[in-house]
Amino acid sequence: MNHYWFEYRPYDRPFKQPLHTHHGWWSNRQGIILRLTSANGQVGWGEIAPIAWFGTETLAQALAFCRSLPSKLAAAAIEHIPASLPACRFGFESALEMMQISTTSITFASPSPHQLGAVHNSYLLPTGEAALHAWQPLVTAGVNTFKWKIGVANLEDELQIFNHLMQKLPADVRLRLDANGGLDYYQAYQWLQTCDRLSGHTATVEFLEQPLSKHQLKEMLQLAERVQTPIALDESVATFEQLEACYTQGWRGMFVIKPALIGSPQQLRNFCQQYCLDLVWSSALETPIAQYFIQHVLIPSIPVVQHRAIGFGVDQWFNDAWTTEGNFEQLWQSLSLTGTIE
Ligand SMILES: O=C(O)CCC(=O)c1ccccc1C(=O)O
Ligand SMILES: [Mg+2]
Repeated sequence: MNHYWFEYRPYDRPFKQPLHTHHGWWSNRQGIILRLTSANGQVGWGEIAPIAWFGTETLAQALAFCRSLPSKLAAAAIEHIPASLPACRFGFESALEMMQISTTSITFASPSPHQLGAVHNSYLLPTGEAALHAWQPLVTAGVNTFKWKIGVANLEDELQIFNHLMQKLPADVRLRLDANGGLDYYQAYQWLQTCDRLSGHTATVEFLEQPLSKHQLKEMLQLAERVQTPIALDESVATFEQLEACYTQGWRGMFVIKPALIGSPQQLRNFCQQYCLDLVWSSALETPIAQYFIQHVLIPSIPVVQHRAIGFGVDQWFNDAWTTEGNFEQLWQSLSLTGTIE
């Protein structure tokens, strides 16, 4: 029988400034780092980074799952992680895939300002009026795609800030709007009509992300027929089973995929190789461990239908050891041992 030595350590990273979404204020990113070691000493790093409000298991459920596993872990146990624990599935399966890669020489570092534009990344702007100025240094550094959260304040105020933002942004900028399911049908229609009217005169609105709740796919299918501005599903396709269901129910628009939340990377790969989906890769604000797997292993293995910026411009939300130069072993050492002692 194939076994791995299994260790895990929880992490808790404060955001530099709290992130405001339709679901409220978010101030800390918490998750679990996994370390699997094979009989011949190869190490596979993995990360469980659940977001319960987004539709995954809770951190407590993920921790309980890790605690329930023996430290000498059978390979079969990883194959049988239930679909109800999608972030755990991702963490363990990606750790197994990472074991095939020699990670000792990998170092990571946030890009220096002059490198920012080199990777085609979308950058998350602060919510509300703060966006009106936050884009400027990033554009100077070469960034041309941004995401801005909406569905947080009242409609008229937000539309007014949006108007200002569209007037200020350079013409070659693409702006993504993310409502996190916080609009009703009428509000979403108003947003989309406004986007249709403003987009392309100065900056372009690339898409409106998850205008309605994940239970309103029919309404989003209807909205998509009434406007030009594309709609992208996000919360509706948080897990693999939801992605399959939305595709089956006829969604052929854009899909925002957060691999760290969706479940099995192999299942996602198979699905994307079979059907041509218009994908937007998106960060779940995970650490460089899941980020490395997603950007250097998973994304390159999936065919591109439409080139789009990846939503991993999120480093500016953190200000800790994980965003400065380091390697996986150093990050691991910086975490407390509570996860393995408990
Ligand atoms: O997708 C991006 O560009 C940035 C990541 C992002 O917006 C996000 C990050 C964590 C949790 C939810 C979301 C979201 O898209 O709603
Ligand atoms: Mg989103």
